Amino acid sequence: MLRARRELGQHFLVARWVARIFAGWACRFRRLLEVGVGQGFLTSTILRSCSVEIAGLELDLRLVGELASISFYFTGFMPVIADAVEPPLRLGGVDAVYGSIPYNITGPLLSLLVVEARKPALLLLQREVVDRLAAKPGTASYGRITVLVRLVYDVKPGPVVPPSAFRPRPKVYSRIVELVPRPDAPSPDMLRRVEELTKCMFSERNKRAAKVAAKCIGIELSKIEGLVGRDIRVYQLEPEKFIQLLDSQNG
Ligand SMILES: C[S@@+](CC[C@H](N)C(=O)[O-])C[C@H]1O[C@@H](n2cnc3c(N)ncnc32)[C@H](O)[C@@H]1O
Repeated sequence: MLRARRELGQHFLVARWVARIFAGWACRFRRLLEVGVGQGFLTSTILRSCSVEIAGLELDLRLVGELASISFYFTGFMPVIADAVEPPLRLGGVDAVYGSIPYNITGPLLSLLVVEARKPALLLLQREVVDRLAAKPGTASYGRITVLVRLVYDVKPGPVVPPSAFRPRPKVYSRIVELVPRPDAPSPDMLRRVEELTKCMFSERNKRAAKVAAKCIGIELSKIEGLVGRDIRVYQLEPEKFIQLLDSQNG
């Protein structure tokens, strides 16, 4: 058994019910990208369940042998030893993305999905991160990542996965989340602008939104108050309001 490397977030799944959920979802597509194949627990369950093509990214060179043996048994599997987020993943030709991903790349991966890829995705993330993605405006979990992801995706939280589903066991609970692309998602350029604006505004998340927005985008306070109201706080703004704020720069 391979010694797990903590810095690579190596907690390998052993719970079959989790793999079955991924297979049920993955079999709706033809070409998939897996982030962090590990020892191939999800990969081989999916490939046994249906005929799909999977490009599997894995960073740990020690796993080359395991990946090669999966591709020996399943011709639809193409392993790639590469960093999923550096350089950014190429997603041309892929219908959907999935993975039980190392928690330390969650932020960069979500940002890539939102700005560049916009593909359907099924991810196993830290439970608190899923709570944040699904949070309502005005709650403690609502933040930048909620706004960015929800402008592009409908977020569907799935089952909670306990530490006992992994070897070695992580200290935290995980949760499956499905991301369904929205047909009305703003353009990648607009998303980059929202990334900048939310970075500026959420640094003062409890302050009056109009005042913070006026400072961040350099527009008259009275004009912005008409758009967001006088007393509403940054963390109470609906995701769409950030687009409206940027649009107001042009008008
Ligand atoms: C949580 S484990 C999951 C492994 C496997 N999918 C499973 O379910 O058992 C995450 C995997 O991602 C790999 N990994 C870590 N950082 C990565 C990166 N930047 N790019 C690609 N893979 C990475 C780790 O080596 C590890 O095998």
